[in-house]
Amino acid sequence: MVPDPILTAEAMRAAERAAFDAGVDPYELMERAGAAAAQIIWRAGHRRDVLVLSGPGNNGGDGFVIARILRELGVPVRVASLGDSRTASAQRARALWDGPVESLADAAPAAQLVDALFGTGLTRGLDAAVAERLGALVAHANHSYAIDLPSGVGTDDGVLLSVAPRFDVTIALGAFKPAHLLQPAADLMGRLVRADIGIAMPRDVHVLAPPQLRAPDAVAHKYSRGLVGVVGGSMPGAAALAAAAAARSGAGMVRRYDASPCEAGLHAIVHQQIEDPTVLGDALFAPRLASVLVGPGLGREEGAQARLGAVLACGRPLVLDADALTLLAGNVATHVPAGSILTPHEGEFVRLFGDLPGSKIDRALAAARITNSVMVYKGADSVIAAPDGRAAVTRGVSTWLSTAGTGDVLAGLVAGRLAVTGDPFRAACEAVWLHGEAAHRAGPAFVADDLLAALPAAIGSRL
Ligand SMILES: NC(=O)C1=CN([C@@H]2O[C@H](COP(=O)(O)OP(=O)(O)OC[C@H]3O[C@@H](n4cnc5c(N)ncnc54)[C@H](O)[C@@H]3O)[C@@H](O)[C@H]2O)[C@H](O)CC1
Ligand SMILES: [K+]
Repeated sequence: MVPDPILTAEAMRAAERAAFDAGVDPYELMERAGAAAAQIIWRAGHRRDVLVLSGPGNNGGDGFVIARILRELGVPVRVASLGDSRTASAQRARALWDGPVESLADAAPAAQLVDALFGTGLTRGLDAAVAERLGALVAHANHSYAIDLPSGVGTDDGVLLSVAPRFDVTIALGAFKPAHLLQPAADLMGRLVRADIGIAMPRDVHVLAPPQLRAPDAVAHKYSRGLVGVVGGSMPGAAALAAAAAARSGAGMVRRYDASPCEAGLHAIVHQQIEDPTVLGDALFAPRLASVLVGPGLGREEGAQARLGAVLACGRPLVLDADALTLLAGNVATHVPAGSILTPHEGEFVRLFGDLPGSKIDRALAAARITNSVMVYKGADSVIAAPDGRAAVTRGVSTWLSTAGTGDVLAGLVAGRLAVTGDPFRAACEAVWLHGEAAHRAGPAFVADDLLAALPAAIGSRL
């Protein structure tokens, strides 16, 4: 599956310029965008009356194209504008609209509201009167559409530059923008669809796509499928969840190394109680270990630091999560072996990397470069970033994942997929997708343990 591209406003303009350089007429792009959006509105709303709000730029131009096409389809359409159209394409689209243009200030509501006020050119929050009018007209409509973006959101980082309403449908033009996927703007999108307008776009930053997984081949055995080591510490419950998730990730075998006696979890998991960090280090030198996870249940007392040190020195592909990340704060740039996978949530990320500039995507990419490792920057919008500039952003993840232990399950899944694939970025993407799919399959109000039961079916759905 070719993943959907995510482009900043500037990257989008660069892609448009490349299309223009290749001979595409700028106005042609506006007609393609408007036609694609009009079709989506027509299929959903048919002949219910429409009010299109048109802004001063090309987003507003899209609005005039949409209005003209819907009117040609017999839809009762009105257009209200903020003022003049300032771009050549928008002026051309406006000239082809043969109906009246009302003023936004006093336009009457309609059953369907189309927001074509601002898109990727928004540079500051909307004037209060405009934001208020937009909110009122959306509230009156029983169906609302944002063209490219809800007016008021920051294209590149998902911040709200001014209060913006929540839409029923957002039609992304050409590519998704970071605002479509990043909080808090992502919550305003409603049903998010992408209208392809036929221009080439880079996909190094993209929406996380369902992975293509493979069943073991006939000669597979537990070691060839990947042996995962899970190093716990003083709190066995978290390590148990992580080990169980690794065991159900598609890997061949899981060994748990705990400091204290731990309850026998899954019989398929081999438990070793090792208190002495030197002995632990020797055990982790096992060449058959395809990945080692440390963090869930590690604890933060002195013994934990020594156990972490043994893991960092073992030379195996590593996944660093939870307490391991807390213990690494201040040393992350020097102590993390290249090629690792780190799985910080927001608080851990800030403790590790401080206040990096830019969007969540920018920050994840910067952290990946600093550590020369893959970053799984978790949240309602998770970003998986690689040192080479690739990034995948999650979409539509269940909010029920905000419950204890789901991070331990994810960490185990990441270690398991790393053992299977040997490719940190691919493993992180597969694990995050499987984690989200298991959550959807577990239904509402699940606990972390329920995700484990849903993992085999989640994997089966991608074979
Ligand atoms: N993706 C594509 O290939 C295509 C996208 N199209 C549409 O074009 C807009 C981007 O158009 P642009 O003219 O750059 O920006 P906007 O239409 O968003 O408006 C910018 C316009 O508004 C002024 N402005 C900015 N902030 C404010 C504010 N807070 N209050 C008042 N005025 C403001 C700014 O000065 C500019 O004049 C994209 O989103 C798509 O909808 C193409 O039509 C088709 C190809
Ligand atoms: K808009």
